[in-house]
Amino acid sequence: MAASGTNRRYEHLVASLGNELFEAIRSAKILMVGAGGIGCELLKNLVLTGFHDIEIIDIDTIDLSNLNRQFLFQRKHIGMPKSQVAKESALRFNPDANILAHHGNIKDSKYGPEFFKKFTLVMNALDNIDARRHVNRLCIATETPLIESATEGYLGQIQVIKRGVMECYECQPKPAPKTYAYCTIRSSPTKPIHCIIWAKEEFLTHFGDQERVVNQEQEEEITDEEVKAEEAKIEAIKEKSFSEYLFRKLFYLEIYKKIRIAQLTKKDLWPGRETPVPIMLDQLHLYSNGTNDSTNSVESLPDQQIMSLKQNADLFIDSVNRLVERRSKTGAMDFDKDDDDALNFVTAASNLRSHIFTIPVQSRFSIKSLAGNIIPAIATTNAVIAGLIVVESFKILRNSIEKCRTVVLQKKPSAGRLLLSCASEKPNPDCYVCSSHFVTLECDTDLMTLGVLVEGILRGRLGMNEPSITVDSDILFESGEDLDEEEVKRMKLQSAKKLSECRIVNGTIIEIDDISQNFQLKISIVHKNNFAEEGQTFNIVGKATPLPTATKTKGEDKLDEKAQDDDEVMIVDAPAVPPPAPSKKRKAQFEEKDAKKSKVVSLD
Ligand SMILES: Nc1ncnc2c1ncn2[C@@H]1O[C@H](COP(=O)(O)OP(=O)(O)OP(=O)(O)O)[C@@H](O)[C@H]1O
Ligand SMILES: [Zn+2]
Repeated sequence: MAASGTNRRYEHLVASLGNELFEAIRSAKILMVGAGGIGCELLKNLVLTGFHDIEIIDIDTIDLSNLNRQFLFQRKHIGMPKSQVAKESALRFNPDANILAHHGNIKDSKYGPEFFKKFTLVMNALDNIDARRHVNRLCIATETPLIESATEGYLGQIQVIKRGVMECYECQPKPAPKTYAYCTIRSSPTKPIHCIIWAKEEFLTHFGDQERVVNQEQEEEITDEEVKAEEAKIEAIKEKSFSEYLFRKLFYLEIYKKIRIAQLTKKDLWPGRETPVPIMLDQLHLYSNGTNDSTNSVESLPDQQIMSLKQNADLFIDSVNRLVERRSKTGAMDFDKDDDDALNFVTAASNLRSHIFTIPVQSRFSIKSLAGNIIPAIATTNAVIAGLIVVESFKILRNSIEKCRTVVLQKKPSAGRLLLSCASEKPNPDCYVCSSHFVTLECDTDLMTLGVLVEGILRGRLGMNEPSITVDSDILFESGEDLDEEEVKRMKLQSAKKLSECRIVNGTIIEIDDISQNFQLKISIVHKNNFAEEGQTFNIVGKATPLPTATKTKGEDKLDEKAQDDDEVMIVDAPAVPPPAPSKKRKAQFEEKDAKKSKVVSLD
């Protein structure tokens, strides 16, 4: 018996859990995905509960902002991989544990089905829907039980997922992503958030992965000699100084062009508002500095100060210089709110744009929270949720998965309880991930390109990672790390073609295969060119994430933002976590079932 003789540290566990469960815990092989807020608490729980064989993976390195709640990390660890430091700190709680740390992205193909098959149980401690969907698919494909979790402020939720037994992460549609009208972002911003989104787009356009940029702006054609002359002047600076060139392009030329378009077409592009004022880099001293001294109190921290126009301009030039150098060394970057250069770029660019459109400028602190989609994190909530994950894992290890419960942590008690629990739902027979593997796509096959199908729909909406597309046994599109240069070029050309040019027309059934997720899906195409809502270009009939709507979602309340429906809608960001609070209907179900039969969080 594992606990006898050699290790007295487990005696109390054997006494409280019983031999059988303790043995199951000792021999289970656990994968923990994410070593952040929930992950740190969970890893500590796992090693203290006697779990022996644990692999952890996290993509990130430790940031100062993690230290208030991710207690396995200290100041001296800043910049080091979370997975490695979490492992070392957890081993101090129990040196007997066998922990393997991976510093990487769970979506990487080396963590595919073969990797997942090794585990008895997977525990998610993630912060984004994209990675959650990916892990869900691999657990469905390999029939590995998964415990999913999320927290947001005081709210939290855990859910157990097992193919064929209970619903998967994608059985119920997720809330629609926040949306903004495309033209508001590109041409007529009215609020700081519009400028921040624009700045993030610009960051990705200049420093991100070009292949993945879907919302590339179509440059407006304008045959105006004055504009052409300005363009030529600015283009000439490009080789000498990219940062100056980019400044003049974004904050002078593009605005100047829009003003000329308005003049030439006699259209009022900014009805009821002031015409934007382009910024001239050489004449910054002529502008009023855009700040009001009373906005900066003496005590406010540097990050909370409102910068002057000159300070924003300097910050922009400096961040671009640094980013250009980094790009030449390390290649394309993703926007990361904890990356100083990236955040400085977005702060400066968004403030400069705000200045142009007479929108109040913001502190770096407030831009960070909006650009990074920051949701409040509370250590206690993470601790409660991490504890519940272990409780549910016991039921799985006792081969009583049917006893597992979905548990919701609420902000205020209802019926005297902060925790509501409910038996897990059965798999949804229409779920395209765990049941039907079939959806219908309505789109205009003469307008939609294969590129939009791949990026916007297969990756963006249907959560795929490396999709390939087959029609009647012909492979139309492939993706993945193993493509050679020639194939990548061919796929790029292929992506620009319209669906109808690729023989995808009304009635075609296309087959999608994603080896990295071991996931297959059939899509039935319905050609349609009259969509009820203007700007809408496709519709997925099935249980995919619903189309963005103009109605307010929870996150949008905070931003006080509504998409205007007279324009093409831009999908900005998926919410960071699934909604921890259940819908009213679901809550009613919880309460009803709870009152009838649940012992909140039972150990059996
Ligand atoms: N695709 C992924 N592969 C591996 N780890 C991931 C992936 N996506 C997210 N993670 C990790 O999941 C963890 C989630 O933790 P948490 O929600 O506390 O977020 P955080 O990034 O640490 O905090 P904050 O967002 O507040 O800065 C993070 O450490 C993050 O790096
Ligand atoms: Zn499902």
